[in-house]
Amino acid sequence: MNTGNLLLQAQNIHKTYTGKTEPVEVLTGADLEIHENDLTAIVGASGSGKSTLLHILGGLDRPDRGSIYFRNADLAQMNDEELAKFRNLNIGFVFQFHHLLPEFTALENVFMPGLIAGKPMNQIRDRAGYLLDQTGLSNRMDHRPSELSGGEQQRVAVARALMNEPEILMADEPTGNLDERNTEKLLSVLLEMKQKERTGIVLITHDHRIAEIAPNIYELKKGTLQPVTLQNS
Ligand SMILES: Nc1ncnc2c1ncn2[C@@H]1O[C@H](COP(=O)(O)OP(=O)(O)OP(=O)(O)O)[C@@H](O)[C@H]1O
Repeated sequence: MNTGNLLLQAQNIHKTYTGKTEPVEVLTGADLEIHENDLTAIVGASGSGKSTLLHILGGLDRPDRGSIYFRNADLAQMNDEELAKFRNLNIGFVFQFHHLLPEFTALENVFMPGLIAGKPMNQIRDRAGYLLDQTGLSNRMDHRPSELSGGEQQRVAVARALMNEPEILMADEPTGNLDERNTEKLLSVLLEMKQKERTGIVLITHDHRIAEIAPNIYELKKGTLQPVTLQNS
């Protein structure tokens, strides 16, 4: 199933939060390998640590123990500034709530990662226009987030996440706030963009039906990842 080169390798990831009264041990030795252009879903009960794991895999947080290599780069060796630059160039994030900047238009929101990366403005404009077109928003580019539906806002968030041509898109319950029709639309946009851009996707969901779009499914349970085999596969 995994034919591409190894892109991300997480080994023996541990994470415990200090907690108010007692420590919360969330990850107790999670291992994961992601290859180029993989689609991987991670399921697990509420509170099992899915978001914690995604944040660590994407370099938004650091593990207490364990290693994460992205190609040959060891995330533990990067200082915070290097890690921020690494994230902006290699990883796209989509969360349950879009986190778009309310005072900017859809087009300007999609610009942001390109501006932060210091790319030329003409390149940023072309790429943002292309991505909004691909996500079905060519006639909504000048709308502010408050002038977009929930499904449209989430598709802008996908376009923004793809701005810098990331190698992996990390999506944390991206459809958690959407109705069935918009869920289907968002998933089909993700799958289409995966094909067109050759982007790997890590999809966190508590919904097994959504996870089933992924060839590789893992369940996070008691702090570790176990492969899930579908009954009809
Ligand atoms: N900053 C923190 N400090 C203390 N405990 C935390 C912190 N962040 C998360 N937790 C706890 O760690 C556990 C895992 O949280 P996490 O958000 O990773 O789970 P999840 O599987 O994504 O949950 P959900 O599906 O409900 O979003 C939970 O018990 C949560 O209460």
